[in-house]
Amino acid sequence: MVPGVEIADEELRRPVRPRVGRTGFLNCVPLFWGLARTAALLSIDLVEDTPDALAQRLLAGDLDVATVPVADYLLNRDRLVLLPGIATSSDGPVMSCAIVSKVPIVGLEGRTFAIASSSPTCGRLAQLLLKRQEVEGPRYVTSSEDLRAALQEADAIALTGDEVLRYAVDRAARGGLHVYDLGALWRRWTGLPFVFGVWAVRRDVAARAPHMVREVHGALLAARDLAMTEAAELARRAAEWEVFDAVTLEHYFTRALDYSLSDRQLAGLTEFARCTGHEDFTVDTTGPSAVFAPIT
Ligand SMILES: C=C(O[C@@H]1C=C(C(=O)O)C=C[C@H]1O)C(=O)O
Repeated sequence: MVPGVEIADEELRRPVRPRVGRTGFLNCVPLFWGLARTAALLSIDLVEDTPDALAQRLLAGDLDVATVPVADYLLNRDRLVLLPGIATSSDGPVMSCAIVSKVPIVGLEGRTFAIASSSPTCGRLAQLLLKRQEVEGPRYVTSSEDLRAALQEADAIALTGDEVLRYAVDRAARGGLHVYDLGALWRRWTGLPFVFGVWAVRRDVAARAPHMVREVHGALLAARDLAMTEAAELARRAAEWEVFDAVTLEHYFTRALDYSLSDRQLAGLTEFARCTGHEDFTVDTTGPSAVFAPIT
């Protein structure tokens, strides 16, 4: 055996880019735009999947950092650290998260209600809202994210995605279906924003590679900020490949969605945690060994 060969091999091994998970929905397009425009895209391995799958892959160690449904984050927060300052939320109508129903909500008593497995947060929120409206005994079933197919079996569905956005803006597309915006319903109930997705890293990764986590976090914040500055141009370019016009997309990116995670959003998140049985939830965005600076 030639001495040193193993060491040389080790040195030649290519560094591995951080694996970062985004949704395949339009809601992540501003971040994609920003990551491309800042060239950070070159330094990460960006993976696209549904929100629920991103959470599973993050927990399984297949991703290092990802946007995950807040419902999954709350269930697994002993293993996850929240990235501060960034999320997918709305302070009122979100447009892309809804209950789509064949009948008005109050008529769902005893009917079949589908929860798209891709959107666990929409499902939890819809259940809470129905309970609050005293709609008793819908039979909850898990469904695919194919809205039309799910409604063959069920009377209503809670889900997120670009199809929901289309229903929000196109009355003709939705036919006779009733569409209830989950961000708007939550806001009317609590007066607070609703956080649908958070960015998270596994606790062990944050402890092992704090530098990498800070880099990715910084890249996401910079991407978000640049995208918001360039929103008109971003919407115009994105509209070339979508069924939505630029005005709709700019509104969606800048006024319906809110990518910040400040005190109001954290209050909304804490309230949702409380309503879903996580009474002990407190916001900790510093992580192990204070990977992130405390919020000041
Ligand atoms: C605001 C959105 O929220 C999404 C909804 C989620 C859920 O229901 O679990 C999870 C992540 C978010 O991406 C959206 O996709 O438009």
